Amino acid sequence: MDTQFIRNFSIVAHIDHGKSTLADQLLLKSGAITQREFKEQILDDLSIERDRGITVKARTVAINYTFEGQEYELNLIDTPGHVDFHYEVSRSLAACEGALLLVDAFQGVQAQTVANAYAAIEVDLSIIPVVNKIDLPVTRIDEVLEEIETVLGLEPDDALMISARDGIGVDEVFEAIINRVPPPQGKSDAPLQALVFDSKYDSFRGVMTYVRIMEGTIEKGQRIKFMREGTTYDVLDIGQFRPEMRVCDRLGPGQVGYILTGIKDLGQVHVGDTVTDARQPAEKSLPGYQLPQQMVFAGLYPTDSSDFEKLRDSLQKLSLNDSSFSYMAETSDALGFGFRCGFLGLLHMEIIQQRLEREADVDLIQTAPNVTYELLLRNGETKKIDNPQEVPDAGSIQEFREPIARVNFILPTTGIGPIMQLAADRRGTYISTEYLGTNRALMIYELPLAEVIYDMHDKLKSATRGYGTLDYDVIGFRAADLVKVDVLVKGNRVDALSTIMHRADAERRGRNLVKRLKKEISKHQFEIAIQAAIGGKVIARETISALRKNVTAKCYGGDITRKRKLWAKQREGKKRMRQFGQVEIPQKAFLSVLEAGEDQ
Ligand SMILES: Nc1nc2c(ncn2[C@@H]2O[C@H](COP(=O)(O)OP(=O)(O)OP(=O)(O)O)[C@@H](O)[C@H]2O)c(=O)[nH]1
Repeated sequence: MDTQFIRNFSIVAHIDHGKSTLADQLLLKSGAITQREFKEQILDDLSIERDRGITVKARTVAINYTFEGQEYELNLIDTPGHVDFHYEVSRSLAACEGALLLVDAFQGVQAQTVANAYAAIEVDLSIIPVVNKIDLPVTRIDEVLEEIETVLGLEPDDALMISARDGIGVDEVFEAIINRVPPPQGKSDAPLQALVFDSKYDSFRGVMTYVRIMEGTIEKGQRIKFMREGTTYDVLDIGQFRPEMRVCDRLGPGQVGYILTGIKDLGQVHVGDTVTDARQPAEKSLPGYQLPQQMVFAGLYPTDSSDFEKLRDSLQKLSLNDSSFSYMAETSDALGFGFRCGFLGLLHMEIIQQRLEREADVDLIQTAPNVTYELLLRNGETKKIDNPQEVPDAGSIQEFREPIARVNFILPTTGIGPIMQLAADRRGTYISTEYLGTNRALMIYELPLAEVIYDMHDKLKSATRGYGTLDYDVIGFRAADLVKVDVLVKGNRVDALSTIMHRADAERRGRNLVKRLKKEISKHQFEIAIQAAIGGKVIARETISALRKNVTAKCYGGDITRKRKLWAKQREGKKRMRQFGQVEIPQKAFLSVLEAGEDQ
């Protein structure tokens, strides 16, 4: 295919601004899908995505479109919009020449619109601003155009006005893609250079590698080489997504598709790698991407310890589909055998946990998530820590460092006061405020990542009645006065409840934590002391008094159905309990750590 008739583009947007709807609309208008399929939102085919209405995994699809008598091949690379999946956005963008920047006609420019627009600007893409949902009864189109100009530096006159849902303005979108996105470069007879921008595991076909051909041609039967590892394979099959998989004989410069090589392990295919011809290799590989970094870690333990192997199998299966999370077996005195898992962020963690429970049918106990810390030890060594239990003796630590995030808040001006307060409470460093029109502002802070990921989103939403959005980037590690706080239940340290916090905050959080635990742990036949301690020093204490009465006694013996209900509820509750010494600790208690920042 002649490259001048190919266009490669992405749609980038803040979450819920209508990316998937527009993608489907483009497929519908070009005849790639039917009206019925349009309704089913075919690009979001993971059931979790449907449930949650968010796009998690980037997809790609080739569309044929005839414009002024000429047929074009338009390759659409869909991207997720949530902060946790930033790296997937940058992957997809590197395979394109242009991007549609979609902005909701009422909500306007939001934090992730900014982040995604900057990511596209960084890789020099042609950006087409598109204002979506113009059918809404209330819109702010003029202000939205002004935001596009002032915040993103894009020409508002270039913006298209569309309704992806109702199909208004979609022809203009096609026209703009063809006229404004430059065609790809590259020669079909040059040595092959194909960029690996995604990969997926398929239980029948093995690993499918998604490639964008930069130079040369790739054909079925060709011997190819993955340049990073130097491994070679035969191309067993090659094709495009239209949107279903359709085989073809070759892919030329500028084209996007998948290759099958019989690789069984997703770990062998590195996103950002270059595929070349094994016999006539290219001299250089293409510039790659940064690897996704797991920033949040948590322990996952089967409630029933006999489910350990089942959990291991499921984690392994899941990691075949998602190479951005990691797992390692670990043991805890309190929870037994389980796994320490690394995630890109909290949403990613929730999604993995849900998939495990759904697909593996294993009840899980999860420990409170923590970020990765860096330690400079007195012996000069630096050490990364992703589990509070690994923190050595305070005496051997020279410097304790935590990850710092640069956070952009976009919010109504009424939210400025509350956010300044919140950021101050969370050890934030103020950077700047920029006003967007009269009612909204962009505020930038540097904050410890740990303070951002747990509940900053919720806090921002409540401070701005849902109108504020945030986006963050980890900018490095910084030294802070951090300590490990342990929890003792009836005199025994419960390892899975240890947390790392700032010393200045430790007493308050320690007190809150033991109070929460007191609420979560039910009364036993004996008194239970719950203590928070730094090293050997107790900083907070609560006592759960001994149980006196039988709980069912409340029912006065009369109403048997009520009693049964009560017993059933207790049994259900027991499922997610852990016996620690003589004390039963419910799942929720292990997450209390997260709420320790809140005064009650
Ligand atoms: N009124 C109106 N609603 C729209 C329009 N386009 C999309 N929506 C609705 O907006 C919501 C979000 O649309 P999606 O297409 O799922 O948004 P998205 O940007 O793909 O969201 P993520 O995949 O979660 O990032 C859905 O309820 C859509 O029906 C539009 O043009 N008009």
